Amino acid sequence: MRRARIIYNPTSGREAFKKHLPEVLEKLEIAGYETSCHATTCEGDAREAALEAVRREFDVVIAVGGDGTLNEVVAGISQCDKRPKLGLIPMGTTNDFARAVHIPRNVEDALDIIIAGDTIPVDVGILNEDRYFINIAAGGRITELTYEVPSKMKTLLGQMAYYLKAIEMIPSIKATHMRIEMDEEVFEGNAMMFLCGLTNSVGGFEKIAPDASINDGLFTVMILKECNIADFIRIASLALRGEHLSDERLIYRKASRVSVTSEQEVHLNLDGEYGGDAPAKFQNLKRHIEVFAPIDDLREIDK
Ligand SMILES: Nc1ncnc2c1ncn2[C@@H]1O[C@H](COP(=O)(O)OP(=O)(O)OP(=O)(O)O)[C@@H](O)[C@H]1O
Repeated sequence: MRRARIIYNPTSGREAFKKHLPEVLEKLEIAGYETSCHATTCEGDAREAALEAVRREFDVVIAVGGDGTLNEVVAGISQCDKRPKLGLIPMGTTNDFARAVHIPRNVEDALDIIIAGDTIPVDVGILNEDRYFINIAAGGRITELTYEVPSKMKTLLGQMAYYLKAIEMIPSIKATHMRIEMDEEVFEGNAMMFLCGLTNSVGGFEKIAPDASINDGLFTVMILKECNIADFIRIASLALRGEHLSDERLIYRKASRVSVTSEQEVHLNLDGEYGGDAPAKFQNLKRHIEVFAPIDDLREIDK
């Protein structure tokens, strides 16, 4: 019998997962999985639990929570040589990665995808050889937004909490002088932000990197050069519609290795959480993890 380990954040998704747990366990049992669970208690716990699941040779690890929990589970399994397959039941506010691989935000439907058993290989990003991300790495003042929103506010307001925080932060957004190497190319100058994306979805903006492939071994790198606040807002609203790519203030490239240095302080954002400060070396680990996903919906992705 195959063995599955569920790692869930009991506080995410308005604490809704617990009531689904008996039905989830029963369905997995019927599908041929002997399943056990771990409820996370604090930051970092999902990473340890995932690492422990690898040591105990589980065939499948199922991450239940938001992008933060998913990031920790990915970090736990990515550092191992023999990696279990990864299932995902999204319960967070934004669920960028789940959107990118077409996993619905409904417990039963997401579980059905795991039970159907199809997987796709996905790229994983690694920062400075010891931190991992599956969706995005970023830097620049505005990218601090995601971890400055208190989780109580997210529970109460959902996505609106991020919009309100963005409005509050706008006056403090400023450019930082950075040197960014993208494979052979170098940008040096003042930038509002940079993004190093693995998927097409960032902060719920699903058209921000329209040509991103989740398993081509390349990051989509975006650098927004220094601009005034009015232009910043204009480019952000173009990005909502996927019409930002031709803007002259935006550098848009593909690269498998990216490094960022600055004489100023640059906080890094990894999958929405604070991930330390620059200098940063990002590397794309091509097709590092197998993720359960609805492959019929993802035909355009090279399997
Ligand atoms: N029992 C817990 N109590 C408080 N915090 C926890 C607990 N378990 C995990 N965490 C922390 O909460 C962080 C955020 O959780 P998660 O991403 O699952 O949910 P979310 O904040 O609701 O979703 P999103 O990030 O999509 O808005 C995790 O990165 C983890 O560090």
